[in-house]
Amino acid sequence: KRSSTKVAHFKWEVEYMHWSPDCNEGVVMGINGQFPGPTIRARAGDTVVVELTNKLPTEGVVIHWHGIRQMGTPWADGTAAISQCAINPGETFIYKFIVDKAGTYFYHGHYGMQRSAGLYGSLIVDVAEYKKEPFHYDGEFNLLLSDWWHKNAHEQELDLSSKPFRWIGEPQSLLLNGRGQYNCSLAAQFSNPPLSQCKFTGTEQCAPQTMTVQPNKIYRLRIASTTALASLNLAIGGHKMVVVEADGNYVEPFSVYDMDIYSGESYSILFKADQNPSQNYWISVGVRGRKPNTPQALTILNYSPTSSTKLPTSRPPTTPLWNDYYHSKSFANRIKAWRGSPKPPTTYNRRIMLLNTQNRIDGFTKWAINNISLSLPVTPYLGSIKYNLKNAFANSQPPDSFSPSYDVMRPPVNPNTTHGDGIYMLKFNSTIDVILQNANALADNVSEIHPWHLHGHDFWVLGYGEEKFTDKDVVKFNLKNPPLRNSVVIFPYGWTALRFVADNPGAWAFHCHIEPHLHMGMGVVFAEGIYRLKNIPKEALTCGLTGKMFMDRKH
Ligand SMILES: O=C1O[C@H]([C@@H](O)CO)C(O)=C1O
Repeated sequence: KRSSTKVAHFKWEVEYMHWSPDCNEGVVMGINGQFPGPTIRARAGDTVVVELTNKLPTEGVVIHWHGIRQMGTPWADGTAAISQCAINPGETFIYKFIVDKAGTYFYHGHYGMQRSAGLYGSLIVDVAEYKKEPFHYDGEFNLLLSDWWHKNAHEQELDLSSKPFRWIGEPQSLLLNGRGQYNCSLAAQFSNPPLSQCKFTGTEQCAPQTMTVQPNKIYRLRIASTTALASLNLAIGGHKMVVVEADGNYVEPFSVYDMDIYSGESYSILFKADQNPSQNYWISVGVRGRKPNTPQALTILNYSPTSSTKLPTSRPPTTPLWNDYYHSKSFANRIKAWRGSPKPPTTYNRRIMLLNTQNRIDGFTKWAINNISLSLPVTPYLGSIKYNLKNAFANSQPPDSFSPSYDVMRPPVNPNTTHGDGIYMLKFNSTIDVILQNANALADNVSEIHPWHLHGHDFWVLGYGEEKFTDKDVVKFNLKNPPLRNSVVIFPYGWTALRFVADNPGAWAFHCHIEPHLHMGMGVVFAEGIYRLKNIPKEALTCGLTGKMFMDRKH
């Protein structure tokens, strides 16, 4: 039988709301009165239409559909100043795109610090009608992970843009499906420092969502992280997890007892409810990669018919030490493409080496790529390239590499950098290798984790390595079964190599998914094949030079 595709139509209003995500009242950016926003559920091949009305009184908004490649619809990618103009207060923009590949995705604001403000939700694509997943399960759960600060996103943004620099610090809470507990713990008897026991009626905005399972059944847990900062580790007390999907691509199944999840990544795991059914179990999520100062997020895996309010008697799983990078790397290296996945081209046309450094501009703290800190222009690249508007952005491309004598193990000798809005123009259908090179930050003996996310494409992760990448490292590339993903991390003082085909006409952000880092300039933009696009909706481009152009042409 042939499957019939549908249109999934949504009308959304984005607005600020008083909310208590972690039992402490603050302000969140919600959608239709919900936080997190509504879950979109569609089948592979369906068209998703979201009519988005901006009800924020005085600021623009856009939404990025993270992991959806937007083949042929680059104006629906939801990146302010790259794929579209921010939607003004009171205005409605129609996002219309096809979800072509089953998997676990999410959406989030892509303007300023609107992700930190809580603008996000889940997007789940089921296999097409009459198609089957390549694994069996009896039920499924969805877990959207995020981090939450008590300081609002506007103050965070100002702090990051201040001289002297004010770092936003570690989050106050981690949220599971938008729910966390700041001033109490579900596992008070095990908490250190001591916290009081949380008591919930279940109707509180911060009450945990428990997951109820039937003994001996198999469940799929969909996990996605939209954190602004935190790298996370998830475990289900006493249960083995089999990883089967990463970023909307199947992976060769492998089992673990805990897993790392960086901002921008999504996974599916399968677990069997094979433990003693008279008990309940902890699902715990803790911080990795940065010295933590945030309690674990907890919820309960409840075995039917045991009461869901019965607390597990054991201690929640211990999150691996934040700086146990050996553990992180062994997890990362176990992720391999599923047998049926497309293979990468065996050679590349262009290699772009991207050096990641922390820098300064006139005393402001920045991040830079090949010594340029990204600052976005007024006119979205998609429009200024399509209409060949001069002076919309720098006309020279940023460099394809950095000085071979740069010492990645030491703080920068000259920490100063410059702003830039130049972008990489890629030949349509060419194969691009990117080597992301990590380095020492401004302080001695500090190099941080950065999860990089590419818009508009999946890439093959060819490998990870230590210290400075050299040509000799090419022999270590995995061309046999590299996983296809849209997000990948660089480890401290290490490099990560990836390959993709520039086959999707558009202008695409490629950036560190840590929101404050992107805000501080940690990203680049790739553009390819824009001349091939026929009709870009004018509503996407009615600002800046394209806005003027449309106004000048009297219709
Ligand atoms: O961008 C960052 O700034 C701080 C620190 O480097 C300076 O305060 C930090 O931990 C970051 O990730």
